[in-house]
Amino acid sequence: MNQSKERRILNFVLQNAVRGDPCSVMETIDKYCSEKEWAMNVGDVKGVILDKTVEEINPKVALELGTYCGYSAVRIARLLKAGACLLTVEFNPEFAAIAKQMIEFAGVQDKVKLLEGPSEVIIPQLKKKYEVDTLDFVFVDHWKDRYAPDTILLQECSLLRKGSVLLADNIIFPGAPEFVKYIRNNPRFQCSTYPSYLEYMKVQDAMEKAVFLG
Ligand SMILES: O=C(NCCCCc1cc2cnccc2s1)c1cc(-c2ccc(F)cc2)cc(O)c1O
Ligand SMILES: [Mg+2]
Repeated sequence: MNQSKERRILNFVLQNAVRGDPCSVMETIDKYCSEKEWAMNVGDVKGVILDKTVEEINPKVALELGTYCGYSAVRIARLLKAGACLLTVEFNPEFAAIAKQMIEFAGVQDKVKLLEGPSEVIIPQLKKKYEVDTLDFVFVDHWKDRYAPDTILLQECSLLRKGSVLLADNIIFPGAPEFVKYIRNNPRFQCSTYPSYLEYMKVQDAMEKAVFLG
């Protein structure tokens, strides 16, 4: 049975990156996906916006919706301070298995908890099952039609506090129009848009930052 693109990406990292070096893992994934096979990692261009947002917030508890191969989990976790953690949620078991190995190879496994399942099931479990109080940062990068309902669900589950920051990928391409409409018209969020480019492509994309006002 021929291997998946995601397995090829992982193998390229295992053979070419430096174990325990998150930057090396990110660079190696970006090299493979820009030169050999495109993949939906947040990438090196939008990745800088993600980095700056994480550094500005310095979150103790971060959530990522949409792990994929673990690229952004490695990207976020490398910036987390001692005692901080990232919970990352992946729906697809194959992707989760790849991401687990990617995160371990990068050496950030002590800061990352990989949760498998649909967001609408996992989010309501975060307080009781995963001992989360509130979330300081949420990177939203899963099904684009889940961005808005899951933002509502995070509020219903009291997981956001005054100052919690959401950063949403792909609000131009593939696009998340319901989310943009919801969040920009919601007085409980202070929004800002970061124009950028689709990973590995000369295609316009953007990220939306939304600060919960409580
Ligand atoms: O679909 C995208 N990401 C979501 C896939 C994750 C599915 C999950 C659902 C789910 C539910 N619950 C919990 C966890 C999860 S993970 C995506 C797609 C493109 C793209 C695709 C084609 C194209 F031509 C140009 C860009 C670019 C991107 O940056 C993306 O992020
Ligand atoms: Mg994305």
